[in-house]
Amino acid sequence: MGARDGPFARTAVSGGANTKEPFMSSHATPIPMMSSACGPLQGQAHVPGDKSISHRSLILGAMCIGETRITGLLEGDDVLDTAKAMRAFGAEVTDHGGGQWSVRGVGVGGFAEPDHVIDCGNSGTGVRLIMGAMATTPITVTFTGDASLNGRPMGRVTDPLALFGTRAVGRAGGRLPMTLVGAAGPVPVRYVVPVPSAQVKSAVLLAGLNAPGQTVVIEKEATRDHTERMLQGFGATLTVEDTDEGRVITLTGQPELQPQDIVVPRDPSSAAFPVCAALIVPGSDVLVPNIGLNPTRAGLFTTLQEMGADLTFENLRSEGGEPVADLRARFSPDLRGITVPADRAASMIDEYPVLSVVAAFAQGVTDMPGVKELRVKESDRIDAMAQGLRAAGVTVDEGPDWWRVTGVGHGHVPGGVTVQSRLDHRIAMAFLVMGMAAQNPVIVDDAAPITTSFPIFEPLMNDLGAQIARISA
Ligand SMILES: O=C(O)C1=C[C@@H](OP(=O)(O)O)[C@@H](O)[C@H](O)C1
Ligand SMILES: C=C(OP(=O)(O)O)C(=O)O
Repeated sequence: MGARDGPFARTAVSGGANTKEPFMSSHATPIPMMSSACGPLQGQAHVPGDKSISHRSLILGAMCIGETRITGLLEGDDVLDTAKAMRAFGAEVTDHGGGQWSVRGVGVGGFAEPDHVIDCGNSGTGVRLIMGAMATTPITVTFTGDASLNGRPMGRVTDPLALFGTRAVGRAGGRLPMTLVGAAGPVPVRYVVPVPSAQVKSAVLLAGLNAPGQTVVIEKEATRDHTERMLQGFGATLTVEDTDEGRVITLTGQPELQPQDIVVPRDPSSAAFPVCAALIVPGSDVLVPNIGLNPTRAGLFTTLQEMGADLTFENLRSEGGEPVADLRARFSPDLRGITVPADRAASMIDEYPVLSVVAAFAQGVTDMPGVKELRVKESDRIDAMAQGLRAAGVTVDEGPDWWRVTGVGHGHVPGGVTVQSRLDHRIAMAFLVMGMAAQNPVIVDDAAPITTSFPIFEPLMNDLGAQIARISA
Protein backbone atom coordinates (compact mmCIF):
# COMPACT_ATOMS: atom_id res chain seq x y z
CA MET A 1 0.00 0.00 0.00
CA GLY A 2 1.39 3.40 -1.00
CA ALA A 3 2.02 6.02 1.63
CA ARG A 4 -0.99 8.04 0.44
CA ASP A 5 -3.36 5.06 0.34
CA GLY A 6 -5.21 3.43 3.20
CA PRO A 7 -6.79 5.69 5.77
CA PHE A 8 -5.64 8.83 3.99
CA ALA A 9 -7.42 8.03 0.73
CA ARG A 10 -10.94 9.16 1.66
CA THR A 11 -12.55 12.16 -0.02
CA ALA A 12 -12.18 15.54 1.62
CA VAL A 13 -15.03 17.00 3.61
CA SER A 14 -15.52 20.46 2.19
CA GLY A 15 -15.42 23.53 4.41
CA GLY A 16 -18.52 25.25 3.12
CA ALA A 17 -20.10 28.39 4.50
CA ASN A 18 -22.15 28.10 7.63
CA THR A 19 -24.80 30.76 7.27
CA LYS A 20 -26.31 30.09 10.67
CA GLU A 21 -23.25 30.61 12.83
CA PRO A 22 -24.50 31.64 16.27
CA PHE A 23 -23.39 34.79 18.08
CA MET A 24 -22.64 32.67 21.12
CA SER A 25 -22.37 28.90 20.98
CA SER A 26 -23.62 26.56 23.64
CA HIS A 27 -23.97 22.83 24.02
CA ALA A 28 -27.49 21.51 23.85
CA THR A 29 -28.69 19.89 27.05
CA PRO A 30 -26.92 19.58 30.41
CA ILE A 31 -25.84 16.04 31.26
CA PRO A 32 -25.86 15.48 35.03
CA MET A 33 -23.67 12.61 36.22
CA MET A 34 -23.20 10.86 39.53
CA SER A 35 -20.03 9.14 40.65
CA SER A 36 -20.18 6.66 43.52
CA ALA A 37 -17.56 4.81 45.55
CA CYS A 38 -16.27 1.86 43.54
CA GLY A 39 -14.09 -1.20 43.89
CA PRO A 40 -10.49 -1.20 42.65
CA LEU A 41 -9.82 0.45 39.29
CA GLN A 42 -7.92 -1.97 37.13
CA GLY A 43 -6.72 -2.33 33.56
CA GLN A 44 -5.37 -0.10 30.81
CA ALA A 45 -6.59 3.42 30.15
CA HIS A 46 -6.04 4.51 26.54
CA VAL A 47 -6.63 8.23 26.83
CA PRO A 48 -7.08 10.40 23.71
CA GLY A 49 -4.49 12.48 21.87
CA ASP A 50 -2.92 15.60 23.27
CA LYS A 51 -5.18 18.64 22.93
CA SER A 52 -2.39 21.21 22.62
CA ILE A 53 -0.57 19.23 19.93
CA SER A 54 -3.83 18.50 18.09
CA HIS A 55 -4.73 22.20 17.76
CA ARG A 56 -1.24 23.05 16.57
CA SER A 57 -1.15 20.17 14.05
CA LEU A 58 -4.28 21.51 12.36
CA ILE A 59 -3.19 25.15 12.40
CA LEU A 60 0.36 24.53 11.18
CA GLY A 61 -0.95 22.01 8.64
CA ALA A 62 -3.21 24.75 7.31
CA MET A 63 -0.21 27.07 6.98
CA CYS A 64 1.75 24.69 4.69
CA ILE A 65 1.42 24.05 1.00
CA GLY A 66 0.80 20.30 0.69
CA GLU A 67 -0.66 17.59 2.87
CA THR A 68 0.00 17.15 6.58
CA ARG A 69 -1.16 13.82 7.95
CA ILE A 70 -2.12 13.46 11.58
CA THR A 71 -2.50 10.21 13.48
CA GLY A 72 -4.20 10.20 16.89
CA LEU A 73 -5.81 13.63 16.66
CA LEU A 74 -7.96 14.40 19.69
CA GLU A 75 -11.52 14.38 18.41
CA GLY A 76 -12.83 16.53 21.24
CA ASP A 77 -15.06 19.54 20.62
CA ASP A 78 -12.25 22.07 21.15
CA VAL A 79 -10.12 20.54 18.41
CA LEU A 80 -13.08 19.90 16.09
CA ASP A 81 -13.88 23.62 16.33
CA THR A 82 -10.32 24.40 15.27
CA ALA A 83 -10.69 21.97 12.34
CA LYS A 84 -13.86 23.81 11.26
CA ALA A 85 -12.06 27.13 11.55
CA MET A 86 -9.18 25.93 9.36
CA ARG A 87 -11.73 24.92 6.70
CA ALA A 88 -13.26 28.38 6.90
CA PHE A 89 -9.81 29.86 6.18
CA GLY A 90 -9.55 27.73 3.02
CA ALA A 91 -7.66 24.62 4.16
CA GLU A 92 -8.97 21.19 3.22
CA VAL A 93 -9.32 19.25 6.45
CA THR A 94 -10.30 15.61 6.12
CA ASP A 95 -11.34 13.10 8.74
CA HIS A 96 -10.29 9.64 7.52
CA GLY A 97 -11.74 7.84 10.53
CA GLY A 98 -9.98 6.22 13.48
CA GLY A 99 -8.14 9.35 14.54
CA GLN A 100 -6.46 9.76 11.14
CA TRP A 101 -6.79 13.25 9.69
CA SER A 102 -5.16 15.22 6.94
CA VAL A 103 -4.83 18.91 6.22
CA ARG A 104 -4.09 20.33 2.80
CA GLY A 105 -2.93 23.81 3.69
CA VAL A 106 -2.91 27.19 1.97
CA GLY A 107 0.59 28.30 2.98
CA VAL A 108 1.88 31.02 5.30
CA GLY A 109 -0.14 34.18 4.55
CA GLY A 110 -2.59 32.20 2.42
CA PHE A 111 -5.63 32.28 4.72
CA ALA A 112 -8.83 33.33 2.91
CA GLU A 113 -11.31 35.58 4.68
CA PRO A 114 -14.01 33.39 6.27
CA ASP A 115 -17.55 34.28 5.24
CA HIS A 116 -18.97 33.61 8.68
CA VAL A 117 -18.17 34.09 12.34
CA ILE A 118 -15.47 31.74 13.67
CA ASP A 119 -16.94 29.94 16.65
CA CYS A 120 -14.26 28.43 18.87
CA GLY A 121 -16.75 26.96 21.32
CA ASN A 122 -15.12 26.47 24.72
CA SER A 123 -11.52 26.67 23.56
CA GLY A 124 -9.09 29.33 24.73
CA THR A 125 -6.25 27.62 22.90
CA GLY A 126 -8.24 27.45 19.68
CA VAL A 127 -9.30 31.08 19.58
CA ARG A 128 -6.01 32.57 20.77
CA LEU A 129 -3.81 30.54 18.43
CA ILE A 130 -6.09 31.17 15.46
CA MET A 131 -6.11 34.89 16.21
CA GLY A 132 -2.32 34.80 16.05
CA ALA A 133 -2.26 32.75 12.87
CA MET A 134 -4.54 35.19 10.98
CA ALA A 135 -3.25 38.42 12.54
CA THR A 136 -0.67 39.21 9.87
CA THR A 137 -2.82 38.33 6.86
CA PRO A 138 -4.97 41.17 5.44
CA ILE A 139 -8.35 39.63 6.29
CA THR A 140 -11.06 40.54 8.77
CA VAL A 141 -12.37 37.83 11.08
CA THR A 142 -15.00 37.83 13.83
CA PHE A 143 -14.55 35.32 16.66
CA THR A 144 -17.01 34.05 19.23
CA GLY A 145 -17.39 31.16 21.65
CA ASP A 146 -19.62 29.78 24.38
CA ALA A 147 -20.53 31.64 27.56
CA SER A 148 -17.28 30.48 29.21
CA LEU A 149 -14.98 31.51 26.37
CA ASN A 150 -16.83 34.80 25.87
CA GLY A 151 -15.97 35.67 29.47
CA ARG A 152 -12.23 35.06 29.12
CA PRO A 153 -9.66 37.81 28.52
CA MET A 154 -8.44 38.23 24.94
CA GLY A 155 -6.47 41.46 25.50
CA ARG A 156 -3.49 39.31 26.51
CA VAL A 157 -3.35 38.24 22.85
CA THR A 158 -4.66 41.29 21.01
CA ASP A 159 -2.23 43.62 22.84
CA PRO A 160 0.89 41.94 21.40
CA LEU A 161 -0.83 41.41 18.04
CA ALA A 162 -1.31 45.20 17.87
CA LEU A 163 2.50 45.42 17.60
CA PHE A 164 2.11 43.87 14.13
CA GLY A 165 -0.57 46.45 13.29
CA THR A 166 -3.51 44.09 13.87
CA ARG A 167 -6.63 45.89 15.06
CA ALA A 168 -9.18 44.32 17.39
CA VAL A 169 -12.63 45.45 18.43
CA GLY A 170 -14.49 43.41 21.00
CA ARG A 171 -16.67 43.71 24.06
CA ALA A 172 -15.65 45.56 27.20
CA GLY A 173 -12.66 44.04 28.97
CA GLY A 174 -11.31 42.57 25.73
CA ARG A 175 -13.97 39.86 25.55
CA LEU A 176 -15.44 37.94 22.64
CA PRO A 177 -17.22 38.32 20.31
CA MET A 178 -14.36 40.22 18.77
CA THR A 179 -13.30 41.23 15.28
CA LEU A 180 -9.67 41.27 14.22
CA VAL A 181 -8.37 43.12 11.17
CA GLY A 182 -5.14 41.52 10.07
CA ALA A 183 -2.05 43.51 8.99
CA ALA A 184 1.67 43.02 8.81
CA GLY A 185 2.52 46.49 9.98
CA PRO A 186 5.54 47.72 11.89
CA VAL A 187 7.97 44.88 12.35
CA PRO A 188 10.14 43.43 13.82
CA VAL A 189 8.29 42.60 16.98
CA ARG A 190 9.97 41.89 20.30
CA TYR A 191 7.58 40.93 23.05
CA VAL A 192 8.08 39.96 26.67
CA VAL A 193 5.08 37.82 27.66
CA PRO A 194 3.70 39.34 30.88
CA VAL A 195 1.82 36.22 32.07
CA PRO A 196 2.98 32.60 31.98
CA SER A 197 0.90 31.61 28.95
CA ALA A 198 1.74 29.28 26.09
CA GLN A 199 -1.32 30.58 24.28
CA VAL A 200 -0.01 34.15 24.27
CA LYS A 201 3.50 33.06 23.31
CA SER A 202 2.12 30.88 20.53
CA ALA A 203 -0.20 33.58 19.16
CA VAL A 204 2.75 35.97 18.78
CA LEU A 205 4.93 33.31 17.14
CA LEU A 206 2.16 32.31 14.72
CA ALA A 207 1.64 35.99 13.83
CA GLY A 208 5.40 36.26 13.30
CA LEU A 209 5.22 33.53 10.66
CA ASN A 210 3.78 35.92 8.09
CA ALA A 211 5.75 38.98 9.17
CA PRO A 212 9.02 39.87 7.50
CA GLY A 213 12.17 39.73 9.63
CA GLN A 214 12.55 38.29 13.08
CA THR A 215 9.92 38.03 15.79
CA VAL A 216 11.35 37.68 19.28
CA VAL A 217 9.23 36.40 22.16
CA ILE A 218 10.62 36.28 25.68
CA GLU A 219 9.01 34.31 28.47
CA LYS A 220 10.19 34.70 32.04
CA GLU A 221 8.72 31.34 33.03
CA ALA A 222 8.91 28.41 30.62
CA THR A 223 5.48 27.29 29.40
CA ARG A 224 4.59 24.32 27.21
CA ASP A 225 6.87 24.42 24.19
CA HIS A 226 4.85 22.48 21.58
CA THR A 227 4.65 25.49 19.25
CA GLU A 228 8.42 25.92 19.22
CA ARG A 229 9.05 22.20 18.66
CA MET A 230 6.44 21.94 15.95
CA LEU A 231 7.53 25.10 14.13
CA GLN A 232 11.03 23.65 13.97
CA GLY A 233 9.57 20.34 12.80
CA PHE A 234 7.66 22.12 10.02
CA GLY A 235 10.93 23.71 8.85
CA ALA A 236 10.78 27.22 10.31
CA THR A 237 13.98 28.81 11.54
CA LEU A 238 13.46 29.19 15.27
CA THR A 239 16.01 29.38 18.05
CA VAL A 240 15.56 29.22 21.80
CA GLU A 241 18.08 30.65 24.22
CA ASP A 242 17.99 30.67 28.01
CA THR A 243 19.21 34.07 29.19
CA ASP A 244 19.03 36.21 32.34
CA GLU A 245 15.96 37.87 30.81
CA GLY A 246 14.24 34.50 30.35
CA ARG A 247 13.63 32.10 27.46
CA VAL A 248 14.31 34.05 24.29
CA ILE A 249 12.58 32.60 21.22
CA THR A 250 13.56 34.01 17.84
CA LEU A 251 11.55 33.16 14.73
CA THR A 252 12.47 34.14 11.19
CA GLY A 253 9.35 35.19 9.33
CA GLN A 254 7.89 34.08 6.02
CA PRO A 255 9.29 30.55 5.84
CA GLU A 256 7.89 27.98 3.51
CA LEU A 257 6.55 25.46 5.98
CA GLN A 258 6.85 21.81 4.96
CA PRO A 259 3.90 19.45 5.51
CA GLN A 260 4.54 16.76 8.12
CA ASP A 261 3.38 13.34 9.24
CA ILE A 262 2.45 13.82 12.89
CA VAL A 263 1.74 11.19 15.51
CA VAL A 264 0.02 12.90 18.42
CA PRO A 265 1.09 11.55 21.83
CA ARG A 266 -1.69 10.82 24.33
CA ASP A 267 -2.60 13.71 26.55
CA PRO A 268 -0.92 13.90 29.99
CA SER A 269 -3.68 16.28 31.09
CA SER A 270 -6.28 13.59 30.35
CA ALA A 271 -4.06 10.84 31.82
CA ALA A 272 -4.17 12.80 35.06
CA PHE A 273 -7.75 11.65 35.72
CA PRO A 274 -7.33 7.85 35.65
CA VAL A 275 -3.93 8.24 37.35
CA CYS A 276 -5.32 10.32 40.23
CA ALA A 277 -8.39 8.09 40.52
CA ALA A 278 -6.16 5.01 40.86
CA LEU A 279 -4.16 6.68 43.65
CA ILE A 280 -7.25 7.26 45.81
CA VAL A 281 -9.42 4.20 45.12
CA PRO A 282 -8.27 1.30 47.37
CA GLY A 283 -6.70 -1.67 45.55
CA SER A 284 -6.36 0.10 42.17
CA ASP A 285 -3.66 -0.67 39.61
CA VAL A 286 -4.00 1.18 36.30
CA LEU A 287 -1.67 1.43 33.31
CA VAL A 288 -1.99 4.52 31.10
CA PRO A 289 0.07 3.82 27.97
CA ASN A 290 1.83 6.20 25.55
CA ILE A 291 1.58 9.41 27.51
CA GLY A 292 3.43 12.51 26.32
CA LEU A 293 5.86 13.52 29.04
CA ASN A 294 7.26 16.75 27.68
CA PRO A 295 8.87 18.34 30.80
CA THR A 296 6.82 21.50 30.21
CA ARG A 297 3.69 19.38 30.84
CA ALA A 298 4.67 16.74 33.39
CA GLY A 299 4.66 18.73 36.66
CA LEU A 300 1.67 16.87 38.11
CA PHE A 301 3.45 13.53 38.06
CA THR A 302 6.49 14.91 39.92
CA THR A 303 4.14 16.48 42.46
CA LEU A 304 2.23 13.24 42.99
CA GLN A 305 5.46 11.34 43.54
CA GLU A 306 6.54 13.93 46.11
CA MET A 307 3.18 13.34 47.87
CA GLY A 308 4.01 9.64 48.14
CA ALA A 309 2.10 8.34 45.12
CA ASP A 310 2.92 4.90 43.78
CA LEU A 311 3.46 6.11 40.24
CA THR A 312 6.00 4.63 37.88
CA PHE A 313 7.12 5.46 34.37
CA GLU A 314 7.58 2.36 32.24
CA ASN A 315 9.00 2.07 28.76
CA LEU A 316 10.41 5.61 28.55
CA ARG A 317 11.06 6.51 24.91
CA SER A 318 10.94 9.36 22.40
CA GLU A 319 8.24 9.61 19.73
CA GLY A 320 7.96 12.39 17.16
CA GLY A 321 10.34 14.59 19.13
CA GLU A 322 8.36 14.27 22.39
CA PRO A 323 9.26 12.05 25.39
CA VAL A 324 6.64 9.34 25.94
CA ALA A 325 6.13 6.64 28.61
CA ASP A 326 3.52 4.28 30.02
CA LEU A 327 2.34 5.45 33.42
CA ARG A 328 1.45 2.95 36.09
CA ALA A 329 -0.55 4.21 39.05
CA ARG A 330 -1.44 2.14 42.08
CA PHE A 331 -3.51 2.87 45.15
CA SER A 332 -1.39 4.95 47.49
CA PRO A 333 -2.55 4.78 51.10
CA ASP A 334 0.11 7.12 52.50
CA LEU A 335 -0.37 10.30 50.50
CA ARG A 336 0.76 13.45 52.33
CA GLY A 337 0.34 17.13 51.59
CA ILE A 338 3.24 19.15 50.20
CA THR A 339 3.96 22.66 48.96
CA VAL A 340 3.88 22.61 45.17
CA PRO A 341 6.69 24.90 44.01
CA ALA A 342 5.28 28.02 42.33
CA ASP A 343 7.79 27.68 39.50
CA ARG A 344 6.25 24.31 38.63
CA ALA A 345 2.78 25.78 38.09
CA ALA A 346 3.02 26.30 34.33
CA SER A 347 3.97 22.66 33.78
CA MET A 348 0.78 21.42 35.47
CA ILE A 349 -1.57 24.36 35.15
CA ASP A 350 -4.55 22.31 33.93
CA GLU A 351 -4.01 19.61 36.56
CA TYR A 352 -4.65 21.65 39.72
CA PRO A 353 -8.37 20.78 39.90
CA VAL A 354 -7.69 17.04 40.07
CA LEU A 355 -4.62 17.57 42.25
CA SER A 356 -6.85 19.34 44.78
CA VAL A 357 -8.99 16.19 44.91
CA VAL A 358 -5.96 14.00 45.60
CA ALA A 359 -4.90 16.54 48.24
CA ALA A 360 -8.25 16.04 49.99
CA PHE A 361 -7.44 12.31 50.38
CA ALA A 362 -3.90 13.02 51.65
CA GLN A 363 -2.81 13.63 55.23
CA GLY A 364 -1.90 17.25 55.94
CA VAL A 365 -1.86 20.44 53.96
CA THR A 366 -1.20 20.88 50.25
CA ASP A 367 -0.17 24.45 49.45
CA MET A 368 -0.49 25.61 45.85
CA PRO A 369 1.09 29.06 45.37
CA GLY A 370 1.65 31.04 42.15
CA VAL A 371 -1.53 30.01 40.39
CA LYS A 372 -3.48 33.16 39.55
CA GLU A 373 -3.86 31.90 35.96
CA LEU A 374 -6.34 29.35 37.35
CA ARG A 375 -8.79 32.19 37.83
CA VAL A 376 -9.09 32.87 34.07
CA LYS A 377 -9.56 29.38 32.67
CA GLU A 378 -12.88 27.94 31.47
CA SER A 379 -14.03 28.89 34.97
CA ASP A 380 -12.35 30.41 38.00
CA ARG A 381 -10.92 27.01 38.89
CA ILE A 382 -9.84 27.92 42.42
CA ASP A 383 -13.32 29.14 43.27
CA ALA A 384 -15.07 26.23 41.51
CA MET A 385 -13.00 23.58 43.28
CA ALA A 386 -12.96 25.38 46.64
CA GLN A 387 -16.74 25.66 46.74
CA GLY A 388 -17.29 22.01 45.80
CA LEU A 389 -14.60 20.68 48.13
CA ARG A 390 -15.92 22.72 51.05
CA ALA A 391 -19.44 21.47 50.42
CA ALA A 392 -18.01 17.94 50.39
CA GLY A 393 -16.45 18.43 53.83
CA VAL A 394 -12.89 19.51 52.96
CA THR A 395 -11.23 22.70 54.22
CA VAL A 396 -9.90 24.99 51.49
CA ASP A 397 -8.26 28.39 51.99
CA GLU A 398 -7.51 30.71 49.12
CA GLY A 399 -6.05 34.04 48.03
CA PRO A 400 -5.81 35.77 44.67
CA ASP A 401 -2.94 33.57 43.47
CA TRP A 402 -2.77 30.68 45.94
CA TRP A 403 -4.91 28.05 47.58
CA ARG A 404 -4.49 25.41 50.21
CA VAL A 405 -6.32 22.14 50.76
CA THR A 406 -6.28 20.47 54.16
CA GLY A 407 -6.49 16.76 53.54
CA VAL A 408 -8.71 14.51 55.61
CA GLY A 409 -7.05 11.24 54.59
CA HIS A 410 -8.25 8.11 52.84
CA GLY A 411 -11.74 6.97 53.58
CA HIS A 412 -12.63 10.23 55.33
CA VAL A 413 -13.83 12.54 52.53
CA PRO A 414 -17.58 12.83 53.15
CA GLY A 415 -18.72 13.79 49.61
CA GLY A 416 -22.49 13.68 49.22
CA VAL A 417 -22.75 16.92 47.23
CA THR A 418 -24.00 18.27 43.94
CA VAL A 419 -21.39 20.52 42.37
CA GLN A 420 -21.49 22.87 39.40
CA SER A 421 -19.13 22.25 36.51
CA ARG A 422 -19.45 25.86 35.25
CA LEU A 423 -18.87 24.88 31.58
CA ASP A 424 -15.47 23.55 32.65
CA HIS A 425 -14.50 20.00 31.65
CA ARG A 426 -11.70 19.72 34.20
CA ILE A 427 -13.98 20.72 37.09
CA ALA A 428 -16.51 18.10 36.00
CA MET A 429 -13.90 15.33 35.71
CA ALA A 430 -12.13 16.25 38.97
CA PHE A 431 -15.35 15.98 40.98
CA LEU A 432 -16.33 12.72 39.30
CA VAL A 433 -12.94 11.36 40.40
CA MET A 434 -13.67 12.53 43.93
CA GLY A 435 -16.94 10.60 43.95
CA MET A 436 -15.05 7.36 43.24
CA ALA A 437 -13.47 7.38 46.71
CA ALA A 438 -15.72 9.62 48.81
CA GLN A 439 -18.03 8.23 51.50
CA ASN A 440 -21.11 9.43 49.60
CA PRO A 441 -21.77 9.96 45.89
CA VAL A 442 -20.87 13.19 44.12
CA ILE A 443 -23.20 14.65 41.49
CA VAL A 444 -21.92 16.97 38.78
CA ASP A 445 -24.74 19.17 37.47
CA ASP A 446 -23.47 19.13 33.88
CA ALA A 447 -20.79 16.77 32.58
CA ALA A 448 -21.39 17.71 28.93
CA PRO A 449 -18.27 19.96 28.78
CA ILE A 450 -16.09 16.85 29.21
CA THR A 451 -16.42 16.26 25.45
CA THR A 452 -14.22 19.30 24.82
CA SER A 453 -11.07 17.41 25.81
CA PHE A 454 -11.88 13.81 26.85
CA PRO A 455 -14.96 12.56 24.99
CA ILE A 456 -14.46 8.95 26.14
CA PHE A 457 -13.96 9.80 29.82
CA GLU A 458 -17.16 8.14 31.08
CA PRO A 459 -16.82 4.75 29.30
CA LEU A 460 -13.07 4.65 29.88
CA MET A 461 -13.40 5.20 33.62
CA ASN A 462 -16.33 2.79 33.91
CA ASP A 463 -14.35 0.13 32.01
CA LEU A 464 -11.67 0.45 34.68
CA GLY A 465 -14.33 -0.16 37.35
CA ALA A 466 -15.64 3.31 38.17
CA GLN A 467 -19.32 3.85 38.83
CA ILE A 468 -20.27 6.92 36.89
CA ALA A 469 -23.92 7.08 35.93
CA ARG A 470 -26.02 9.55 34.00
CA ILE A 471 -28.94 10.78 36.02
CA SER A 472 -31.93 12.88 35.10
CA ALA A 473 -31.74 16.60 35.62
O1 LIG B 1 -1.13 26.41 24.63
C1 LIG B 1 -1.89 25.50 25.00
O2 LIG B 1 -2.17 24.53 24.28
C2 LIG B 1 -2.49 25.60 26.34
C3 LIG B 1 -1.98 26.50 27.25
C4 LIG B 1 -2.50 26.67 28.60
O3 LIG B 1 -3.20 27.90 28.66
P1 LIG B 1 -2.46 29.29 28.94
O4 LIG B 1 -1.59 29.62 27.83
O5 LIG B 1 -3.57 30.29 29.10
O6 LIG B 1 -1.70 29.08 30.22
C5 LIG B 1 -3.44 25.55 29.02
O7 LIG B 1 -4.16 25.93 30.16
C6 LIG B 1 -4.37 25.15 27.91
O8 LIG B 1 -5.18 24.06 28.29
C7 LIG B 1 -3.61 24.71 26.68
C1 LIG C 1 -7.49 25.68 30.00
C2 LIG C 1 -7.82 24.73 29.15
O1 LIG C 1 -8.10 24.88 27.83
P1 LIG C 1 -8.30 26.19 26.94
O2 LIG C 1 -7.55 27.34 27.56
O3 LIG C 1 -7.80 25.81 25.60
O4 LIG C 1 -9.78 26.46 26.90
C3 LIG C 1 -7.83 23.32 29.60
O5 LIG C 1 -7.99 22.44 28.73
O6 LIG C 1 -7.75 23.02 30.79
